[in-house]
Amino acid sequence: LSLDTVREFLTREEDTVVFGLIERAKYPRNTPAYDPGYLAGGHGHNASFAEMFVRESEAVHAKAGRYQSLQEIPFFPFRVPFTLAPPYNFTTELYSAAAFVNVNDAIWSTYFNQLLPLLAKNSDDGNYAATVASDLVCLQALSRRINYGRYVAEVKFIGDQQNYTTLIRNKDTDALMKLLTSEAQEDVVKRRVQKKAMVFGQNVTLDGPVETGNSNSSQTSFKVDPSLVYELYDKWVIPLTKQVEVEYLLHRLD
Ligand SMILES: C=C(O[C@@H]1C=C(C(=O)O)C=C[C@H]1O)C(=O)O
Repeated sequence: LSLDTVREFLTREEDTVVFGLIERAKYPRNTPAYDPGYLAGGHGHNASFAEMFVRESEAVHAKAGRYQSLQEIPFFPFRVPFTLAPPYNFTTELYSAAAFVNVNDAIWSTYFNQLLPLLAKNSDDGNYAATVASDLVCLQALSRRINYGRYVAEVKFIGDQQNYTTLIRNKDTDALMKLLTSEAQEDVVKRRVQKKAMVFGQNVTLDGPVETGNSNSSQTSFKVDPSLVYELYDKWVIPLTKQVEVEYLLHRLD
């Protein structure tokens, strides 16, 4: 684990996030899928169709051993044993007392309450299962990316143990936030995801050149607004990643 490999992981994960958003944008809002009143009876609590779908899907993934890897943290914790495959002996790069720090609750509410209304057209075509299946892919990608802040924090801690140790002992979250922040790197990330939304989200035809998405071609329309992807990273993805980093560090000496 090094700063380079950590940055490579985050860069590759951007592709998954952007493709996920493009797929979700294929479907309209389909609000009944998110309305707890839509499923009458259910499981004795007011879960939405989306929540039920994610819960049931994660149970299958848990059974298949997906969460044996610390890179993945489910939204709904399970005691489901994984029985579909033999165990794999993953190496643990994280400090064990901090390994399960995550902000999945914040990712969940941000995704459904803030992002979806900006991403999907406000209509209903009844394709609820396909729609929430694409939500699941987005949630998993965002969760993997954001909760990877644990690995980022581990690398930064190892690289500057003396300074981090002092701040952790003092529980100085503001100073920790400052020390782990690289504004130049954040700027690179935000501009790159915006560009990825342009490259991945253009319409590809056999006639004419590949559309470049530069501002003087007013014809160009993208499947997901590139500036929305910039905003997503600026307002939510990067701040939540840094929140994970700080919370991980606060437990790094436990
Ligand atoms: C990931 C890093 O750490 C921090 C978090 C970033 C992010 O979430 O993309 C970017 C820069 C840093 O503020 C890094 O330095 O590469």
